[in-house]
Parts: sequence; structure tokens; C-alpha cells
Amino acid sequence: MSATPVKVAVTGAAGQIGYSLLFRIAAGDLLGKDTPVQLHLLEIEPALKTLEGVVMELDDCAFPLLSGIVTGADATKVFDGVNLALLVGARPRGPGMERGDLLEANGAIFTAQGKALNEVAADDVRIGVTGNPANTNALIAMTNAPDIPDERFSALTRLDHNRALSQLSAKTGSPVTDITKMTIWGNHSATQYPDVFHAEVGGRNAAEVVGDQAWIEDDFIPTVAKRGAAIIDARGSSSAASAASATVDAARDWLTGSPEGDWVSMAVKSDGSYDVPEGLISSFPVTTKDGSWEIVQGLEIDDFSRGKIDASVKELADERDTVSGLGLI
Ligand SMILES: NC(=O)c1ccc[n+]([C@@H]2O[C@H](COP(=O)([O-])OP(=O)(O)OC[C@H]3O[C@@H](n4cnc5c(N)ncnc54)[C@H](O)[C@@H]3O)[C@@H](O)[C@H]2O)c1
Ligand SMILES: O=C(O)C[C@H](O)C(=O)O
Repeated sequence: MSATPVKVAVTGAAGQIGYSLLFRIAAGDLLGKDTPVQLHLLEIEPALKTLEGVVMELDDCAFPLLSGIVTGADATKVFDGVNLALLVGARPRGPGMERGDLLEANGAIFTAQGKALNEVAADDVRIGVTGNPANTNALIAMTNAPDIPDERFSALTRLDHNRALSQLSAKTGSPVTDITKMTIWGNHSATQYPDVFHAEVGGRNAAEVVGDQAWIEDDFIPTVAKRGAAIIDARGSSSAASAASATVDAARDWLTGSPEGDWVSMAVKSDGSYDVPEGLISSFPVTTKDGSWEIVQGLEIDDFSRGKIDASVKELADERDTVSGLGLI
């Protein structure tokens, strides 16, 4: 076991996602079974008592890898020296709300947290944003942390990626492990574009294996894109265990590497690839290695895919303009 624990910050630690995420991290699902971890848990003052209860439960698990827990409501204290920050805490979407409604409420949170990370995080910090609207929250945090390299920020579209794998698996009868090269493009919202045209099932082109354009357009894409709303409708609150699981998957692959011959979906700062305007935090197919990512290049984008990507990217540009108008970036 390596001697120095990795310091992992989780915000919104007393929330629904936190309740699943913290236990996965402490069990070694993110950093592996040889790496001790110190949890740095940020909450707002009124939730600190609940957080105390969660910490009691973490203690009661006697996790061998959990070397310490820091809690508090002051981001500059809680983020001190953290190597990984998972920004989950935000006001979640309720029934009937769109992500745009959350921009203003959550923008202030990510401005303050970006500034705090800039001031006190470790030099090697990586920041993953799960709290919605995730892409634009990541843009806000990144803009407010000028000393942290921009490529250290990403927003979560791994849940959408996993949802797409699962839907395609059910349609084709192939296990998820046979499905590779899935891509989520654009925003973590209903405009996102889950792309099966570059995906493979057992090494064969997924769209050809499915052979059913109507299913792709009328079933697969809307089911994946609107899954968050369907879960809110069914459960009365937004996805939590699956969101935590995707947060673990995304951070683990970022730090340890995407599988050979495959890629993952991550929302990262665009360098203009695939005509996504530079600077937007948009989801792309990426390969990862040792805490770095690279956008997969050279995929052919047909007119159908182009239209879908452009629509989601337009929404991201509108969100950016809104938060810019609010003075958040
Ligand atoms: N990207 C994704 O795939 C994805 C999936 C599911 C949920 N989400 C989003 O994740 C976020 C959290 O969801 P949840 O179900 O855990 O919500 P929740 O309401 O159960 O928990 C959120 C927690 O954040 C805390 N919080 C609020 N402001 C904070 C601040 N400034 N600093 C620290 N903590 C703060 C709250 O006190 C609360 O405990 C929401 O924005 C939700 O929409 C994203
Ligand atoms: O859709 C939501 O608001 C919740 C979350 O982002 C999800 O995708 O489940």
C-alpha cells in the first residue's frame, strides 16, 4: 500500500449522491485497493449535522483504506491540499425544472469553489463536476481558478455514456463489456447526442448491428437524453447511486487510463475539435492516461450527427452567454 493518502474532496457530501459516493471511494473503488484515501467533505452549515451522521457511518465501516476525514463549510479549509475534487453539491433539479433554471442558483457556488481550489488545492489537482448544470458549472469553476490548468477540469457525462451502453446492450442482447467506442457529445442535458454511429458491438459497427434507424432516432437517443427526467419522475428525486457510480468511473479512468482500444465520454474544454467552439466545456470521445485526456480525432461526422452536435453545442454557448451576463465568468 502506498504510504501517502490521496486527498479527495467531495462537495455536497451530505446529499443523496454523497451518501453513495463516499462509501465507494472509501472502499477503494476509485483509487484502487492499494491506495489510502483521506476524504475532505464540504457542506453548507445547515447540513453539517447530517454530514456528522454520514461520517459516523463511514467510521462504522472500518474501511482499511480510509486514513482520515476532514469536514466543514469553509471551502478554503476543506479544499486545502486536495488532489482530486469532486464537485457534487448543488441544488438539484426538481420535477418540471430545466437545467437552465439552475444556472443562477448554482453559479455562485461554483464561482466560490473555483476560487478556493485556485488558492489551496494541491498542484496536481483534478476537478470533476457532477452538480448541475455540470458543463457550465465546470466552466464557471475553471474560469475562477486561473492558476489551475484548464485541462484539469471536466464535467460528468459518464452517466449518460453508461446509460447509452446499457440501452444498446438491451437492444442487441450483447453484454456491456462487448460495447466500445460509445460517445456522448455536447451538454449533460436533454440536448446531448448519444452517438452509436462510431460505437461498436463485438467489434462491429453498432448502427449496422442494430440496423434500425427509427429505433436509434425515436427510442435510443431520447431515452438516453431524457433518462434523468424519467428517473426524477419515477423516484421523485434525481438519480443518485448511478450518478455516484458514474462519478467514480469517470475519475478512476481519468487518473488510471481508459481501456486499451476504447474511449470514454468526458465534458472537457473544447480546443475547436469537431467545430465545437473553443473554450466551451463540451462532451467528447476522449482517451485518458495518468490524469490527462485527449480528444479522439478524425471521426467522420455525417449530417445527422452534425445537426445533433450543433444543437447541443448551441445550448452550451447560450448557457455560457447567460453566466457571462450574470458576471460569473
Ligand atoms: N452530471 C450528472 O450526471 C448528474 C447526475 C445526477 C445528479 N446530478 C446533480 O448532482 C447534484 C447533487 O445531487 P444530489 O441528488 O446529491 O442532491 P442533494 O440535494 O441530495 O444534495 C446536494 C447537497 O449539496 C449541498 N450543497 C448545496 N450547496 C452547497 C455548497 N455551496 N457547498 C457544499 N455543499 C452544498 C446540499 O446541502 C446538499 O446536501 C445536483 O446538481 C444534481 O442535479 C448530476
Ligand atoms: O437530469 C437531472 O437533473 C439529474 C441528472 O443530471 C441525471 O442525468 O440523472
